Amino acid sequence: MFSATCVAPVNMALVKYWGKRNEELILPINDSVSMTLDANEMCAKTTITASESFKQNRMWLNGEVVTFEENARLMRCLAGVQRLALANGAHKFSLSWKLHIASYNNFPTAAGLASSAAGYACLVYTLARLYELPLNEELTTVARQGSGSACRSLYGGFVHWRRGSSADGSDSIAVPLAPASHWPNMHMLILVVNDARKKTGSTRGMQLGVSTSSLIQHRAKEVVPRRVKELMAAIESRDFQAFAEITIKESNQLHAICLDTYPPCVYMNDVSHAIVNFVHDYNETVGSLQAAYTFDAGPNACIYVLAENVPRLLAAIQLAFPNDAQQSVEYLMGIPVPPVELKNGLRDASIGHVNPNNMLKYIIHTKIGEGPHQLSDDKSLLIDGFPLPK
Ligand SMILES: Nc1ncnc2c1ncn2[C@@H]1O[C@H](COP(=O)(O)OP(=O)(O)OP(=O)(O)O)[C@@H](O)[C@H]1O
Ligand SMILES: C[C@@](O)(CCOP(=O)(O)OP(=O)(O)O)CC(=O)O
Repeated sequence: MFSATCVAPVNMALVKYWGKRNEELILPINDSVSMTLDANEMCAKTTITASESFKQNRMWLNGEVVTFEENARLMRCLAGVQRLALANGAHKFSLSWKLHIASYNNFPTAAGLASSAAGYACLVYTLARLYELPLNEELTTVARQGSGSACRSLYGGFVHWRRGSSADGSDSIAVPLAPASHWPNMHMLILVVNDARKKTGSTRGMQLGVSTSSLIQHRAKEVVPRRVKELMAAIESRDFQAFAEITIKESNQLHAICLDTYPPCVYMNDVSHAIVNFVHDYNETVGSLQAAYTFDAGPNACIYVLAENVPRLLAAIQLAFPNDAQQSVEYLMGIPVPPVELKNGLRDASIGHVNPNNMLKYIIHTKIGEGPHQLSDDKSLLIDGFPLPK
């Protein structure tokens, strides 16, 4: 019996991936750039055990059985890593041995918090550890086939997914741009929005976008290449003003494309728009861009902010979005924030408008982080190949 246990982080796109040129291989129509988030606050954790005695591949996600063999994306990732293992020849056991896989996300799955990125990155990375393969470009092409954004979660810091041009996808790879240590005070506040509506998933939303939006090709050809260059320069010189402007414009263009889709995909809701207004007001009053929002395929806001500006921004958010649960540990999660004294209330907090109570569900404070890593065997999620009792 052989086993490996790893954790992998979530990543949040700055220049967004939206649209595929090949659905099966998950090849994008444009490059994207992301920041990897600290796995201490949000991560996927996966254990994979291989045994000669296992009859079939089996998987448990958050304790529930997953029909592994029927999930084309999971099977593609497994086949992709096994193909690399066969070529590498270093594995200690036969590739015909079946696998038992258990995975947990320490944050809500399928809630628009990029669980698929962390989940597939963790699956592919753990398989690579099990078959003793290195983390390299080829491995990112496998993670990409689980979920496009997953290829960027194989590295820490800032990551560039190059769209590539070959038909087989071999040059559609993720590459690290700068490690987390390059800009260690880059933090994030995730404002999780109360929302009961069913969303159109990213996969379906971008399919509809490619087939019906007339703006999407202009974005892919003209806008994204320029923004990727500008963002890379902003990251290199740690220029938060340029970084924030590109990030905000990118998020807004993604959602403009979504509205240009027919029928339109509406991901942001009234609360999301209230957050947008708040951030612009806040930045205007403090006199520079201190907060940069970005929204993926859902209503939750991710706000990039430098560590030194977190306490004041958070105090302003608490005033602008009052919440009955404000003082509870379940409301404000993640890295602790020192309280700030605001003598003149709203004026000191740089906000003008107070929203109705309880528009936010909870807030996660996190920061830039490292890529996946392996844990020791005592952290395994499987005992003798079966999930630990809950
Ligand atoms: N830890 C994991 N291991 C393997 N697969 C996972 C894991 N976590 C999530 N997934 C897969 O990702 C799917 C959820 O992806 P989905 O895109 O719906 O949600 P999300 O990634 O949380 O949201 P979004 O993509 O909008 O940010 C799950 O149904 C499952 O198939
Ligand atoms: C809005 C996004 O988060 C879209 C992510 O899409 P997915 O990677 O979830 O899509 P599939 O490749 O179909 O699995 C932007 C981004 O992460 O770049």
